[in-house]
Amino acid sequence: MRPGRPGLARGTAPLPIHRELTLEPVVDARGLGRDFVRTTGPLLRRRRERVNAVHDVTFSVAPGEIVGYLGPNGAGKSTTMKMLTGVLTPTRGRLRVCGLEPARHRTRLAARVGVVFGQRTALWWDLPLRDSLALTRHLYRVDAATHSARLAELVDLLDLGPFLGTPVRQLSLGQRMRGDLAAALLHDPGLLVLDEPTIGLDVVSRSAIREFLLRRNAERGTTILLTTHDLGDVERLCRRVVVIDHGRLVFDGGLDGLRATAPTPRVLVVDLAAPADPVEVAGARTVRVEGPRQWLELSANPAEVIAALSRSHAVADLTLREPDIEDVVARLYARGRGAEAPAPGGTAD
Ligand SMILES: Nc1ncnc2c1ncn2[C@@H]1O[C@H](COP(=O)(O)OP(=O)(O)OP(=O)(O)O)[C@@H](O)[C@H]1O
Repeated sequence: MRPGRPGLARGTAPLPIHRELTLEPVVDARGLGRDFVRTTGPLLRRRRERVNAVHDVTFSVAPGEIVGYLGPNGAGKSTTMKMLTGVLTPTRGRLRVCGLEPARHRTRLAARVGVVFGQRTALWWDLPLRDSLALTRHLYRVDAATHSARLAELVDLLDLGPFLGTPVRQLSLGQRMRGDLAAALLHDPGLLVLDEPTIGLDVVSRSAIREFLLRRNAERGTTILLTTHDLGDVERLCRRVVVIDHGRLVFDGGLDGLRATAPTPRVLVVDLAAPADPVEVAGARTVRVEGPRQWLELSANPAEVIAALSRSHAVADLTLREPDIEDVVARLYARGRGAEAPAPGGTAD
Protein backbone atom coordinates (compact mmCIF):
# COMPACT_ATOMS: atom_id res chain seq x y z
CA MET A 1 0.00 0.00 0.00
CA ARG A 2 1.33 3.43 -0.87
CA PRO A 3 2.30 5.57 2.11
CA GLY A 4 -0.15 8.36 3.01
CA ARG A 5 0.43 11.88 1.72
CA PRO A 6 2.93 13.68 3.95
CA GLY A 7 1.28 16.15 6.26
CA LEU A 8 -2.18 14.61 5.85
CA ALA A 9 -2.95 14.66 9.55
CA ARG A 10 -6.19 13.19 10.82
CA GLY A 11 -9.05 15.62 10.63
CA THR A 12 -7.13 18.40 8.94
CA ALA A 13 -7.82 17.80 5.27
CA PRO A 14 -10.53 19.95 3.68
CA LEU A 15 -13.34 18.13 1.92
CA PRO A 16 -13.25 18.07 -1.84
CA ILE A 17 -15.77 20.57 -3.12
CA HIS A 18 -17.79 18.14 -5.25
CA ARG A 19 -18.94 16.27 -2.14
CA GLU A 20 -19.46 19.37 0.00
CA LEU A 21 -22.08 20.81 -2.30
CA THR A 22 -24.79 18.55 -0.85
CA LEU A 23 -25.78 19.85 2.53
CA GLU A 24 -28.40 17.17 3.10
CA PRO A 25 -27.31 14.50 5.53
CA VAL A 26 -26.08 11.32 3.86
CA VAL A 27 -27.80 9.29 6.56
CA ASP A 28 -30.89 10.59 8.31
CA ALA A 29 -32.57 8.26 10.81
CA ARG A 30 -35.43 9.45 13.00
CA GLY A 31 -37.13 7.30 15.59
CA LEU A 32 -35.77 4.27 13.76
CA GLY A 33 -36.90 0.92 15.11
CA ARG A 34 -36.85 -2.73 14.15
CA ASP A 35 -38.50 -5.62 15.94
CA PHE A 36 -38.00 -9.33 15.45
CA VAL A 37 -40.34 -12.07 16.55
CA ARG A 38 -38.44 -14.90 18.15
CA THR A 39 -39.69 -18.33 19.26
CA THR A 40 -38.43 -19.47 22.65
CA GLY A 41 -39.08 -22.16 25.25
CA PRO A 42 -39.17 -25.99 25.17
CA LEU A 43 -40.63 -27.78 22.14
CA LEU A 44 -44.17 -28.29 23.47
CA ARG A 45 -44.46 -24.90 25.09
CA ARG A 46 -43.08 -22.70 22.37
CA ARG A 47 -43.74 -18.98 22.91
CA ARG A 48 -43.35 -16.13 20.50
CA GLU A 49 -41.68 -13.05 21.88
CA ARG A 50 -40.99 -9.67 20.33
CA VAL A 51 -37.41 -8.38 20.44
CA ASN A 52 -36.81 -4.62 20.09
CA ALA A 53 -33.47 -4.97 18.30
CA VAL A 54 -33.39 -1.22 17.50
CA HIS A 55 -35.56 1.23 19.38
CA ASP A 56 -36.25 4.90 18.64
CA VAL A 57 -32.79 5.66 17.24
CA THR A 58 -32.27 9.16 15.83
CA PHE A 59 -29.00 10.29 14.28
CA SER A 60 -27.69 11.75 11.07
CA VAL A 61 -24.39 11.67 9.23
CA ALA A 62 -23.19 14.69 7.25
CA PRO A 63 -21.29 14.41 3.96
CA GLY A 64 -17.60 13.71 4.53
CA GLU A 65 -17.91 12.50 8.13
CA ILE A 66 -16.39 9.29 9.48
CA VAL A 67 -18.73 8.04 12.20
CA GLY A 68 -18.22 4.99 14.41
CA TYR A 69 -21.43 3.13 15.28
CA LEU A 70 -20.56 1.30 18.48
CA GLY A 71 -22.24 -0.96 20.98
CA PRO A 72 -21.72 -4.20 22.87
CA ASN A 73 -22.69 -7.59 21.38
CA GLY A 74 -26.38 -7.73 20.54
CA ALA A 75 -26.82 -3.94 20.83
CA GLY A 76 -28.42 -3.63 17.39
CA LYS A 77 -25.52 -2.46 15.22
CA SER A 78 -25.84 -5.01 12.42
CA THR A 79 -29.62 -4.60 12.40
CA THR A 80 -29.12 -0.86 11.88
CA MET A 81 -26.57 -1.43 9.10
CA LYS A 82 -28.99 -3.83 7.39
CA MET A 83 -31.74 -1.20 7.51
CA LEU A 84 -29.38 1.47 6.16
CA THR A 85 -28.48 -0.72 3.20
CA GLY A 86 -32.05 -1.80 2.50
CA VAL A 87 -31.59 -5.44 3.53
CA LEU A 88 -34.13 -5.04 6.35
CA THR A 89 -37.24 -2.86 6.43
CA PRO A 90 -37.62 -0.72 9.56
CA THR A 91 -40.61 -1.49 11.77
CA ARG A 92 -40.88 2.17 12.82
CA GLY A 93 -39.41 5.57 12.06
CA ARG A 94 -38.12 7.44 9.07
CA LEU A 95 -34.90 6.55 7.29
CA ARG A 96 -33.19 8.26 4.36
CA VAL A 97 -29.80 7.29 3.00
CA CYS A 98 -28.40 9.48 0.19
CA GLY A 99 -31.91 10.94 0.00
CA LEU A 100 -33.48 7.52 -0.66
CA GLU A 101 -35.63 5.18 1.39
CA PRO A 102 -33.30 2.16 1.52
CA ALA A 103 -35.77 -0.74 1.59
CA ARG A 104 -37.89 0.76 -1.24
CA HIS A 105 -35.03 1.94 -3.44
CA ARG A 106 -32.47 -0.73 -2.83
CA THR A 107 -31.13 -0.87 -6.39
CA ARG A 108 -30.82 2.89 -6.76
CA LEU A 109 -29.19 3.06 -3.36
CA ALA A 110 -26.67 0.34 -4.27
CA ALA A 111 -25.27 2.66 -6.94
CA ARG A 112 -24.46 5.28 -4.29
CA VAL A 113 -23.33 3.16 -1.35
CA GLY A 114 -20.43 0.74 -0.94
CA VAL A 115 -20.88 -1.97 1.67
CA VAL A 116 -18.34 -4.25 3.31
CA PHE A 117 -19.27 -6.82 5.91
CA GLY A 118 -16.00 -7.93 7.51
CA GLN A 119 -17.32 -11.40 8.30
CA ARG A 120 -18.58 -12.09 4.76
CA THR A 121 -17.15 -11.49 1.34
CA ALA A 122 -18.96 -9.99 -1.63
CA LEU A 123 -16.35 -11.52 -3.96
CA TRP A 124 -16.81 -14.70 -5.98
CA TRP A 125 -15.12 -17.42 -3.95
CA ASP A 126 -13.78 -19.54 -6.82
CA LEU A 127 -12.75 -16.75 -9.17
CA PRO A 128 -9.40 -14.99 -9.21
CA LEU A 129 -9.69 -11.59 -7.56
CA ARG A 130 -9.17 -9.88 -10.94
CA ASP A 131 -12.27 -11.58 -12.43
CA SER A 132 -14.32 -10.93 -9.35
CA LEU A 133 -13.53 -7.22 -9.57
CA ALA A 134 -14.26 -7.24 -13.32
CA LEU A 135 -17.74 -8.63 -12.63
CA THR A 136 -18.62 -5.75 -10.31
CA ARG A 137 -18.33 -3.46 -13.33
CA HIS A 138 -21.39 -5.15 -14.84
CA LEU A 139 -23.29 -5.10 -11.56
CA TYR A 140 -22.94 -1.35 -11.34
CA ARG A 141 -22.95 -0.69 -15.10
CA VAL A 142 -19.67 1.22 -15.06
CA ASP A 143 -18.19 1.83 -18.53
CA ALA A 144 -15.00 -0.08 -19.33
CA ALA A 145 -12.62 2.91 -19.46
CA THR A 146 -13.83 4.38 -16.14
CA HIS A 147 -13.72 0.96 -14.53
CA SER A 148 -10.18 0.24 -15.61
CA ALA A 149 -8.95 3.67 -14.45
CA ARG A 150 -10.58 3.19 -11.02
CA LEU A 151 -9.32 -0.36 -10.78
CA ALA A 152 -5.75 0.70 -11.56
CA GLU A 153 -5.95 3.33 -8.82
CA LEU A 154 -7.38 0.92 -6.23
CA VAL A 155 -4.89 -1.82 -7.16
CA ASP A 156 -2.14 0.69 -6.52
CA LEU A 157 -3.55 2.16 -3.28
CA LEU A 158 -4.53 -1.19 -1.79
CA ASP A 159 -1.50 -3.02 -3.18
CA LEU A 160 -3.62 -5.74 -4.79
CA GLY A 161 -1.18 -6.45 -7.65
CA PRO A 162 0.62 -9.49 -6.15
CA PHE A 163 -2.60 -11.48 -5.71
CA LEU A 164 -4.94 -10.30 -8.49
CA GLY A 165 -4.63 -13.73 -10.13
CA THR A 166 -5.31 -15.70 -6.91
CA PRO A 167 -8.73 -17.31 -6.37
CA VAL A 168 -10.55 -15.45 -3.60
CA ARG A 169 -10.79 -18.58 -1.44
CA GLN A 170 -6.98 -18.74 -1.30
CA LEU A 171 -6.52 -15.15 -0.12
CA SER A 172 -5.52 -14.34 3.44
CA LEU A 173 -8.10 -12.44 5.47
CA GLY A 174 -6.19 -9.17 5.06
CA GLN A 175 -5.85 -9.64 1.29
CA ARG A 176 -9.52 -10.54 0.98
CA MET A 177 -10.54 -7.48 2.97
CA ARG A 178 -8.51 -5.24 0.65
CA GLY A 179 -10.20 -6.97 -2.31
CA ASP A 180 -13.62 -6.42 -0.74
CA LEU A 181 -12.86 -2.74 -0.20
CA ALA A 182 -11.85 -2.38 -3.84
CA ALA A 183 -15.08 -4.11 -4.94
CA ALA A 184 -17.12 -1.76 -2.74
CA LEU A 185 -15.42 1.34 -4.17
CA LEU A 186 -15.23 0.56 -7.87
CA HIS A 187 -18.50 2.38 -8.54
CA ASP A 188 -17.17 5.39 -6.56
CA PRO A 189 -19.93 5.56 -3.93
CA GLY A 190 -20.33 8.66 -1.78
CA LEU A 191 -21.07 6.55 1.31
CA LEU A 192 -19.14 3.56 2.56
CA VAL A 193 -20.86 1.35 5.16
CA LEU A 194 -18.46 -0.98 6.92
CA ASP A 195 -19.48 -3.67 9.38
CA GLU A 196 -16.38 -4.72 11.36
CA PRO A 197 -13.87 -3.93 8.60
CA THR A 198 -10.78 -4.91 10.57
CA ILE A 199 -12.09 -8.01 12.36
CA GLY A 200 -9.49 -10.76 12.58
CA LEU A 201 -6.75 -8.74 10.88
CA ASP A 202 -3.18 -8.50 12.13
CA VAL A 203 -1.75 -5.18 13.31
CA VAL A 204 -0.12 -4.30 9.98
CA SER A 205 -3.20 -5.11 7.87
CA ARG A 206 -5.45 -3.22 10.29
CA SER A 207 -3.28 -0.18 10.11
CA ALA A 208 -3.10 -0.37 6.28
CA ILE A 209 -6.91 -0.51 6.02
CA ARG A 210 -7.29 2.44 8.42
CA GLU A 211 -4.80 4.57 6.50
CA PHE A 212 -6.53 3.73 3.24
CA LEU A 213 -9.94 4.75 4.64
CA LEU A 214 -8.57 8.02 6.04
CA ARG A 215 -7.04 8.82 2.70
CA ARG A 216 -10.21 7.99 0.79
CA ASN A 217 -12.18 10.25 3.12
CA ALA A 218 -9.68 13.10 2.92
CA GLU A 219 -9.09 13.01 -0.81
CA ARG A 220 -12.54 12.12 -2.16
CA GLY A 221 -14.79 13.17 0.69
CA THR A 222 -16.26 9.66 0.97
CA THR A 223 -18.56 9.51 3.98
CA ILE A 224 -17.84 6.47 6.16
CA LEU A 225 -20.09 4.82 8.71
CA LEU A 226 -18.54 1.86 10.45
CA THR A 227 -19.31 -0.57 13.23
CA THR A 228 -16.35 -1.99 15.09
CA HIS A 229 -15.35 -3.61 18.34
CA ASP A 230 -11.79 -2.46 17.73
CA LEU A 231 -11.38 0.81 19.55
CA GLY A 232 -8.10 1.39 17.73
CA ASP A 233 -10.28 1.87 14.63
CA VAL A 234 -12.32 4.44 16.53
CA GLU A 235 -9.32 6.38 17.83
CA ARG A 236 -7.62 6.45 14.46
CA LEU A 237 -10.61 7.02 12.22
CA CYS A 238 -13.58 8.60 13.95
CA ARG A 239 -14.06 12.11 15.17
CA ARG A 240 -17.60 11.21 16.13
CA VAL A 241 -19.23 8.09 17.55
CA VAL A 242 -22.82 6.99 17.99
CA VAL A 243 -23.18 4.40 20.75
CA ILE A 244 -26.20 2.14 21.10
CA ASP A 245 -26.99 -0.29 23.86
CA HIS A 246 -29.99 -2.63 24.03
CA GLY A 247 -31.16 -1.05 20.78
CA ARG A 248 -31.25 2.49 22.19
CA LEU A 249 -28.95 5.39 21.43
CA VAL A 250 -26.90 6.21 24.54
CA PHE A 251 -24.33 8.62 23.13
CA ASP A 252 -23.77 10.74 20.03
CA GLY A 253 -20.77 13.04 19.91
CA GLY A 254 -16.99 13.42 19.79
CA LEU A 255 -14.43 11.28 21.58
CA ASP A 256 -13.78 13.98 24.18
CA GLY A 257 -17.50 14.11 24.94
CA LEU A 258 -17.50 10.33 25.26
CA ARG A 259 -14.67 10.51 27.77
CA ALA A 260 -16.61 13.12 29.75
CA THR A 261 -19.78 10.99 29.73
CA ALA A 262 -18.08 8.07 31.35
CA PRO A 263 -15.29 9.67 33.40
CA THR A 264 -12.60 7.11 33.96
CA PRO A 265 -9.94 7.48 36.64
CA ARG A 266 -6.24 7.17 36.03
CA VAL A 267 -4.71 3.93 37.21
CA LEU A 268 -1.43 3.47 39.03
CA VAL A 269 0.08 0.05 38.34
CA VAL A 270 2.36 -0.79 41.26
CA ASP A 271 4.91 -3.61 41.41
CA LEU A 272 5.64 -4.25 45.07
CA ALA A 273 8.84 -5.92 46.18
CA ALA A 274 6.73 -8.90 47.33
CA PRO A 275 3.05 -10.00 47.15
CA ALA A 276 0.95 -8.20 49.76
CA ASP A 277 -2.66 -7.57 50.83
CA PRO A 278 -4.48 -4.90 48.79
CA VAL A 279 -2.79 -1.58 49.38
CA GLU A 280 -4.71 0.97 51.43
CA VAL A 281 -3.67 4.56 50.83
CA ALA A 282 -5.67 7.79 50.80
CA GLY A 283 -6.73 8.91 47.32
CA ALA A 284 -6.57 5.45 45.76
CA ARG A 285 -8.67 2.30 45.57
CA THR A 286 -7.07 -1.06 44.82
CA VAL A 287 -9.13 -2.67 42.07
CA ARG A 288 -6.98 -5.63 41.08
CA VAL A 289 -4.17 -7.70 42.59
CA GLU A 290 -1.99 -10.22 40.76
CA GLY A 291 0.97 -11.47 42.82
CA PRO A 292 3.16 -8.48 43.65
CA ARG A 293 1.36 -6.28 41.06
CA GLN A 294 -1.57 -4.10 42.13
CA TRP A 295 -3.82 -1.71 40.18
CA LEU A 296 -4.89 1.42 42.06
CA GLU A 297 -7.64 3.71 40.74
CA LEU A 298 -6.69 7.26 41.66
CA SER A 299 -9.01 9.91 43.02
CA ALA A 300 -6.13 12.14 44.21
CA ASN A 301 -2.95 13.59 42.77
CA PRO A 302 -0.64 10.67 41.73
CA ALA A 303 2.37 12.32 43.44
CA GLU A 304 0.58 12.28 46.81
CA VAL A 305 -0.49 8.66 46.39
CA ILE A 306 3.02 7.58 45.34
CA ALA A 307 4.56 9.40 48.34
CA ALA A 308 2.11 7.72 50.74
CA LEU A 309 2.67 4.35 49.11
CA SER A 310 6.45 4.55 49.37
CA ARG A 311 6.13 5.24 53.10
CA SER A 312 4.08 2.09 53.70
CA HIS A 313 5.45 -0.40 51.11
CA ALA A 314 8.66 -1.40 49.34
CA VAL A 315 7.91 -0.48 45.71
CA ALA A 316 9.89 -2.06 42.86
CA ASP A 317 8.25 -0.25 39.96
CA LEU A 318 5.36 2.11 39.10
CA THR A 319 3.44 3.00 35.93
CA LEU A 320 0.74 5.63 35.62
CA ARG A 321 -1.91 4.64 33.04
CA GLU A 322 -4.06 7.33 31.49
CA PRO A 323 -7.51 5.96 30.63
CA ASP A 324 -7.73 5.07 26.96
CA ILE A 325 -10.88 4.99 24.88
CA GLU A 326 -11.19 1.25 25.56
CA ASP A 327 -11.49 1.89 29.31
CA VAL A 328 -14.07 4.63 28.68
CA VAL A 329 -16.24 2.48 26.42
CA ALA A 330 -15.95 -0.53 28.77
CA ARG A 331 -17.29 1.72 31.52
CA LEU A 332 -20.14 2.95 29.36
CA TYR A 333 -21.18 -0.60 28.37
CA ALA A 334 -20.88 -1.83 31.96
CA ARG A 335 -23.17 1.01 33.05
CA GLY A 336 -25.73 -0.17 30.48
CA ARG A 337 -25.63 -3.61 32.07
CA GLY A 338 -25.99 -2.07 35.54
CA ALA A 339 -22.65 -3.67 36.38
CA GLU A 340 -19.53 -2.39 38.11
CA ALA A 341 -16.96 -1.02 35.71
CA PRO A 342 -14.57 -3.78 34.63
CA ALA A 343 -11.16 -3.95 36.28
CA PRO A 344 -8.38 -2.23 34.35
CA GLY A 345 -6.79 -4.51 31.79
CA GLY A 346 -10.13 -6.21 31.05
CA THR A 347 -11.70 -6.12 27.59
CA ALA A 348 -14.28 -3.71 26.30
CA ASP A 349 -16.79 -6.40 25.58
N1 LIG B 1 -33.21 -12.32 12.37
C1 LIG B 1 -33.35 -12.14 13.70
N2 LIG B 1 -34.34 -12.77 14.37
C2 LIG B 1 -34.51 -12.58 15.70
N3 LIG B 1 -33.70 -11.79 16.47
C3 LIG B 1 -32.69 -11.16 15.84
C4 LIG B 1 -32.45 -11.30 14.44
N4 LIG B 1 -31.38 -10.53 14.10
C5 LIG B 1 -30.95 -9.95 15.25
N5 LIG B 1 -31.75 -10.32 16.28
C6 LIG B 1 -31.62 -9.87 17.68
O1 LIG B 1 -31.56 -8.45 17.67
C7 LIG B 1 -30.63 -7.99 18.65
C8 LIG B 1 -29.59 -7.12 17.97
O2 LIG B 1 -28.80 -7.93 17.11
P1 LIG B 1 -27.64 -7.33 16.17
O3 LIG B 1 -27.10 -8.46 15.35
O4 LIG B 1 -28.14 -6.14 15.46
O5 LIG B 1 -26.57 -6.87 17.26
P2 LIG B 1 -25.07 -6.36 17.08
O6 LIG B 1 -24.97 -5.09 17.84
O7 LIG B 1 -24.72 -6.29 15.63
O8 LIG B 1 -24.25 -7.50 17.81
P3 LIG B 1 -22.75 -8.08 17.54
O9 LIG B 1 -21.79 -7.02 18.01
O10 LIG B 1 -22.72 -9.27 18.42
O11 LIG B 1 -22.64 -8.39 16.08
C9 LIG B 1 -30.07 -9.22 19.32
O12 LIG B 1 -30.82 -9.46 20.49
C10 LIG B 1 -30.31 -10.32 18.32
O13 LIG B 1 -30.47 -11.57 18.94
